[in-house]
Amino acid sequence: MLLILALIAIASGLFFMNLNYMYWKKRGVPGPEPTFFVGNILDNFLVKKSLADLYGEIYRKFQDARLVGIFKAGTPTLVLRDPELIKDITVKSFQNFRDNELYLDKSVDPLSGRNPFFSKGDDWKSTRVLLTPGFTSGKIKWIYPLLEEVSKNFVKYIEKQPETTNIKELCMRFTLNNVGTCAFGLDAKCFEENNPEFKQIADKYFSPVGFKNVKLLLISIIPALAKIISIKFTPKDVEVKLTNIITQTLKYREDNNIIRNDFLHIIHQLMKSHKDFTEVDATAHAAGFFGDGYETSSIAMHFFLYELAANPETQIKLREEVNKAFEENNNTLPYEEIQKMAYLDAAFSEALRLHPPLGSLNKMCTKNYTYVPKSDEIIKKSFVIEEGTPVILPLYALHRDPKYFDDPDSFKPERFLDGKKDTVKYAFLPFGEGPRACLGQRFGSLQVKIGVAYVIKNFEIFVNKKTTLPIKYDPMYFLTLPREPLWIDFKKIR
Ligand code: HEM
Repeated sequence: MLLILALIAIASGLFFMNLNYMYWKKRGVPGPEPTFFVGNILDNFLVKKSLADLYGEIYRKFQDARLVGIFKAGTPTLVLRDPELIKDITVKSFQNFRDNELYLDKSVDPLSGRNPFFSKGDDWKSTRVLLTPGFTSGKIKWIYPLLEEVSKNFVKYIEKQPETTNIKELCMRFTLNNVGTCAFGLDAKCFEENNPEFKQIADKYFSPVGFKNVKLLLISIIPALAKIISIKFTPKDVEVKLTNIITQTLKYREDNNIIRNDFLHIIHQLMKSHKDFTEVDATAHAAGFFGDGYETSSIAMHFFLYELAANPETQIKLREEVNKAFEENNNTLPYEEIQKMAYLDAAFSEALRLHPPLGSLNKMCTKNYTYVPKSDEIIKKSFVIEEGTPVILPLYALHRDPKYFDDPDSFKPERFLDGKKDTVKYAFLPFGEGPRACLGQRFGSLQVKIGVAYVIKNFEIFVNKKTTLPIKYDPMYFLTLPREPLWIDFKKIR
């Protein structure tokens, strides 16, 4: 009897899953045929392709469509292909797509669960309002001397390294030192010690190791699972160490009446002025600055250095601009000057275009939205994008589309010069767009630019032959990272 019931349950499950796979067909939305149970994400599930590559393939296959219907396992999901539609969803109709799809439960993961990236609805809004004053241009300008100090020490550190270096590791030490001083007023000691505490924490926080990796892969493929199986992003020991560092620093400042105009001070003030802002909130947001502050920036910076090493002519042009800026400012690089450096800005944008640290963005429809097709479109009738439908913005694929970027696989900073005329705004969105765009864009961009400017002034850089080319992205990591490290040779300019 039990066996018969089990067979009936399996048969009904199969029946409804197949019926579900008609979801997009019924609405006239084009899309690839799903494979039973995994839908259209088999290659990511089998760790053969990164999500950036997988969505890229789907994006390229449906050239005539503004949006494509796929299935993440059994969940009907949309992949957007059209910049105008992306603008609508991220800006004009933001209220219908307010949340990111990825979800972490605050009670299971008290630190990452409070990060705005994972927060939802009004919770997200109030957190964003509270944290925004910590990221204004005034605040970023104030911390600039700290970044200058770290950059000078970075040059000395590179001088002592072997000529051939794993640049991800190198850039991570740089961004960790920046975050240590700008957020907490602490020296992360990543240039003095081989394995300082901050680096140990960082290695565990994001590193794609062991079971955590499987869990991360699972929530990036099927985010709804995070709710069901209580996934924790922050490992327990990282949570404990970060909490200790932050509470001890806060207490020290309180006891000694120390006021330092940095991110921790802003958090401290919030604790005093807002009854609902608890010590856990303070710790979570300081930890959030730490996590958000070093990894995406070190990924962006290491790809930027790689592209400069691989494109010597661009490297020479950038060095000319950097040298001129230093010469005109008494061998320093003031904040106002770095803002004016058009080639540095263009080359950074171009590196972000080729290798966006977030290869795709997962949004969530939070209120029914009626999609009205254009008259010449492959979709012929309007349909409702239902609340609860995940919507993917395939950044990597958009950034490499020849429709928007001529010769898209080449590194050509010139396309971003002269008012960025070669770019379509919503086809280039390495920091996202709209009210939920990256909160740390100013800080992230500035630390990458100053770090690269100091490197290029002091070293000629070359791709070492240990580097595996062409670059393939790691399917086991949720950010855009090469499968194999990139190796660069540094030659000191005398
Ligand atoms: C080059 C470096 C960086 C890149 C490429 C980057 C990229 C992004 C992207 C694509 C998003 C998602 C936007 C969206 O959903 O539309 C995001 C969100 C976010 N980023 Fe960054 N980021 C960088 C650096 C930073 C830094 C340095 C910080 C903080 C110190 C930071 C804090 C955040 C936060 C808090 C969010 C969530 C915003 C929200 O949902 O309201 N990011 N970032």
